[in-house]
Amino acid sequence: MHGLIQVAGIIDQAEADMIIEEGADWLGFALRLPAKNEDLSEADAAAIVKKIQPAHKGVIITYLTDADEIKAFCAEMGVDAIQLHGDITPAELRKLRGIAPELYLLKSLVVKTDNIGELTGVVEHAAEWVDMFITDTFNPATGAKGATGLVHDWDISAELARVSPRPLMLAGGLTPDNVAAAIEKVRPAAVDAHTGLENATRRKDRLKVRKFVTESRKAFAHIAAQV
Ligand SMILES: O=C(O)c1ccccc1N[C@@H]1O[C@H](COP(=O)(O)O)[C@@H](O)[C@H]1O
Repeated sequence: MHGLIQVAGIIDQAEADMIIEEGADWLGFALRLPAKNEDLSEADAAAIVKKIQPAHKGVIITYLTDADEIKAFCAEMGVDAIQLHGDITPAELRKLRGIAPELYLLKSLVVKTDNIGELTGVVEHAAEWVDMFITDTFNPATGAKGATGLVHDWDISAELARVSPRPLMLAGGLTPDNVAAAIEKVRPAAVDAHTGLENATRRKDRLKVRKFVTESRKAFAHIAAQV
């Protein structure tokens, strides 16, 4: 899997349709968050997921950490991919892999200024049980671990991409204007953006999504040509 583009924080069917039309691959639905600030209901998300064609994927983004609960939630939502943004343990990931081997598991690595050692440890202990890692940015001012709109030190993500036996998705403050530089620097397998694609009314902007997809595809092709 290389050159994959995810857009997160889907709000409704019209937004999902527009993002697919503009060429993104996966759609991320943020649900069961600690702050209970979801952008849409679980029923609405499930209805959108149901209409996604097989070339694309609906991914649930959540802070759930209990394997049984995650499996049940994915079945309820009709998804076969989940992005685990909370502090799920390697033991629980192992259990989840055992009880739901068909699920595609993305595990977040939330980048701070001083936690590269901790994150390489997570990669080492969790890699056996996940399909992909996703680096995202910690916001020390709010404690938020996702949808912060903030970039982090891309050297850290580049190092994690280098040492990880699993593909890495890069996220955190990506926009149509910085995504090409980010891909060149980090050399990830995938990219993901949320707030950097929104307009002033917090809706995804078609032209921003279009440019994000075009710039990402160009940069992925460029790094693939270098190997
Ligand atoms: O998308 C969300 O609403 C969300 C909520 C809670 C945790 C993670 C979330 N999404 C992830 O946030 C980053 C990108 O955000 P941004 O581009 O910096 O705004 C990405 O991992 C999303 O999948």
